Amino acid sequence: MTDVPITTTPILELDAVGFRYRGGQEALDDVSLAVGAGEAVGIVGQSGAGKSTLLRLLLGLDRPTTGSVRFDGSALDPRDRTRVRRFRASVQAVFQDPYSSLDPRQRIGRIVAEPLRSLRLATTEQAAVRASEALEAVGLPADAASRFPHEFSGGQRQRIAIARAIVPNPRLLLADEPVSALDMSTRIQIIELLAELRASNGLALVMVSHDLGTVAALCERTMVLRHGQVVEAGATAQILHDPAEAYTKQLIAAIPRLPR
Ligand SMILES: Nc1ncnc2c1ncn2[C@@H]1O[C@H](COP(=O)(O)OP(=O)(O)OP(=O)(O)O)[C@@H](O)[C@H]1O
Repeated sequence: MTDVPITTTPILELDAVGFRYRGGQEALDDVSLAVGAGEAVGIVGQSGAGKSTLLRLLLGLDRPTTGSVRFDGSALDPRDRTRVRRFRASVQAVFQDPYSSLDPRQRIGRIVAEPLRSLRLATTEQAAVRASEALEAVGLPADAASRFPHEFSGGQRQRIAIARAIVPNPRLLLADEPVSALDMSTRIQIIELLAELRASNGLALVMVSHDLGTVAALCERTMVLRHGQVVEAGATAQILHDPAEAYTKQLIAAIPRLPR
């Protein structure tokens, strides 16, 4: 009997994607990436490498100039509302700045429940229960739901943003520099939280960072971008211990060392 390979369709794929901003240079050139269930992929590169652009394409905020983006094996047609809703529930995002990403006028419970409301995934009562569960999952106190963003620290606000992202039970979390606005000890706590969520929920992760150290803590696979092109891609351990390119060596040299 021959072994039949198990083939699982990736959740999200970029296939030979290129992207050019209007009037600008090529921000991405021939980039391919596939993220399967439970996988964690880091995207690293210096400022201007194209990391945020790549995430915008994955999120469907921009469409590639060349190549294609596939969700569950096929391109997303904006007219297919059912599939777009499934995409939005399945793929959630967390951004760098936990100060600007939370509406200061809304209570935390309402902020966290927002994806459930906008995707009409739960009644008001169910949404409140699920928001409380998500807040508990990210380690915030039970009374957090009735408070406002200004009452929380930067690290706690990032926990709130993560709670909002996990509330619709996504399969994939896209994180754009999720810890770079935080101090070192808070960074470690948020990295640990993301690792726990991966382990407990089987959440796949694509994390963008200029810091290879942060990516190495969470992601088994890494793609190194420079000027919109893939410099190297593969197992994070391999890239860290045996980088093929001088550019990657520079990124490794820039990893901050914790004081001993
Ligand atoms: N809205 C825009 N209009 C025109 N060009 C843009 C726009 N956003 C980004 N770019 C350009 O596209 C390229 C890639 O930018 P991008 O923000 O994706 O890089 P990045 O790796 O995320 O950088 P950073 O780490 O500084 O956020 C850069 O040359 C940038 O100047």
